[in-house]
Amino acid sequence: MSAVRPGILLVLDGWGHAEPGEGNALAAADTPCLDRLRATPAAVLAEASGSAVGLLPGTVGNSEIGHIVIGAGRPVPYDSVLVEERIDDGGLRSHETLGAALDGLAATGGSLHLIGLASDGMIHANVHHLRELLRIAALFAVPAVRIHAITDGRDVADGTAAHHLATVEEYAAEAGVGSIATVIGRGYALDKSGDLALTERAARAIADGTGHRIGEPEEALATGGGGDEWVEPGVVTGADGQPLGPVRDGDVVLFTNFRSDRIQQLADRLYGELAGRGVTFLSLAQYDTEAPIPALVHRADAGGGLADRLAECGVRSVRIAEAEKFEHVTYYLNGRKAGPAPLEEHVRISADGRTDHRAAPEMNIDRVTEAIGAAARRADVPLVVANLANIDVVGHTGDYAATVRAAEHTDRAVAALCRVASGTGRWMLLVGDHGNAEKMLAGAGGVSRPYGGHTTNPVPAVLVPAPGQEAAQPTGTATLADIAPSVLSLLGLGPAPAMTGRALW
Ligand SMILES: O=C(O)[C@@H](CO)OP(=O)(O)O
Ligand SMILES: [Mn+2]
Ligand SMILES: [Mn+2]
Repeated sequence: MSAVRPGILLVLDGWGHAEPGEGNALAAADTPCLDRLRATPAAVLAEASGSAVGLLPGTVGNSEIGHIVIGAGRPVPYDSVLVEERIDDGGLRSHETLGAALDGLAATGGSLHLIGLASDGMIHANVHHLRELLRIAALFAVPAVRIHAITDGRDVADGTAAHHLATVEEYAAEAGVGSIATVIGRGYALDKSGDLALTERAARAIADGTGHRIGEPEEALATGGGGDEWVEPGVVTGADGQPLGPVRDGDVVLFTNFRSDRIQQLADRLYGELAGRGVTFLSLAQYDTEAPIPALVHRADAGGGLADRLAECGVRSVRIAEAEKFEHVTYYLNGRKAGPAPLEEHVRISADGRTDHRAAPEMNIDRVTEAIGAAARRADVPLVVANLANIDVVGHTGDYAATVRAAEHTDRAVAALCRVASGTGRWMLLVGDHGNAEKMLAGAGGVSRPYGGHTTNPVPAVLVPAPGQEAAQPTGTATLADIAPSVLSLLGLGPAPAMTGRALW
């Protein structure tokens, strides 16, 4: 252990690279420390999207796959890709559990309820998967399919929900089955902060049709004063004036998101109420719910990475992030293994109740920075891993000025952490997990709109050497898969056998 050279791995969430220009909040921000670090020869750009990390080519990066790959040291086929493969090879159509559930509906006259994010943002869901599920429902002659459409405005530009609802309706018409029964903003349906009152609003609309009544799905959008994300749960009524889609005993509920973290609160809530009434639950991909919901597509193994190697070498690490990004530096970074590994400590900086990130772009960065400092000062902790959430979380609001301020707060924190690293004899490796704030405008048809989503841009990665340490200049193309081998090498350890990335410094 004495040979281990201590360090800090700092993920700047949503820190992407693009040339300065309109809508680049990171280039516009006054960030003297980050600018200086990025100008050193130890700075490099790393691929963080598409096939470099295990996504389909051209797909924007996201926090889940970003942190998984940072930890695994290799690209990991992401759930969205595995779903696509099962669509392409016919595995979904011939899936036994799905087939049995749909045959059951054909026999009883029950309904299939498809619940998921209705956009092509490719972070939590892809509306094209819904198209395939509608086609399968038609093949099985399911009598009724009720679509519970969750509006986005976060993974895709705000104001596009009408377009996505129209796409869903087009897919239903093409399949000859399916009607939108509820329209619910993701702020309600995909809460992951533990605010059960929000989940309750979504669950009531889906389960028993309680909510604001509408004749056509698009009417729900008029309530979105807070944008597509906050569309009030709207319940579509049929010709008889009754809600189209309450869940009845014996129905089948299928969740269509492929990413678990934001749908699982709702999935657990609905299961708790409805499973006892003979409702069958299924999910397109594997979820981390408490409820035992069978998945149609299983996850790839993401183990054998940094956490396993640290445990094997007896290296203690402390993981620190604020609530929004806590599972990123723990669960995802550890290859989706729950609970701390041996010799691992987790510090979760709780949210302080301020939910408008535009008004408080500093979030809890001072408390996160203090916690990193406290861990770094401990001689028994060779590795501190932390995430600074601001650039991504504030970037998602689509508010350019607030995101510039988020980058400036991040710069201030990084400057403080450089002093901590040098004062404690540590190296510090900074990396983004995917792009976001370097692109705050997106154009379609010659019109630019505020854009708060992720990007396909590469991310900066830079080593701040420990006092007296030489930082080599990386060569060749870098990807997020190179981060775990680099961290291990900086600690003075070799890579894990499953890693395909290489040490950059
Ligand atoms: O907030 C989220 O759930 C996604 C965007 O939908 O962002 P991230 O991948 O950074 O967690
Ligand atoms: Mn992220
Ligand atoms: Mn994000």
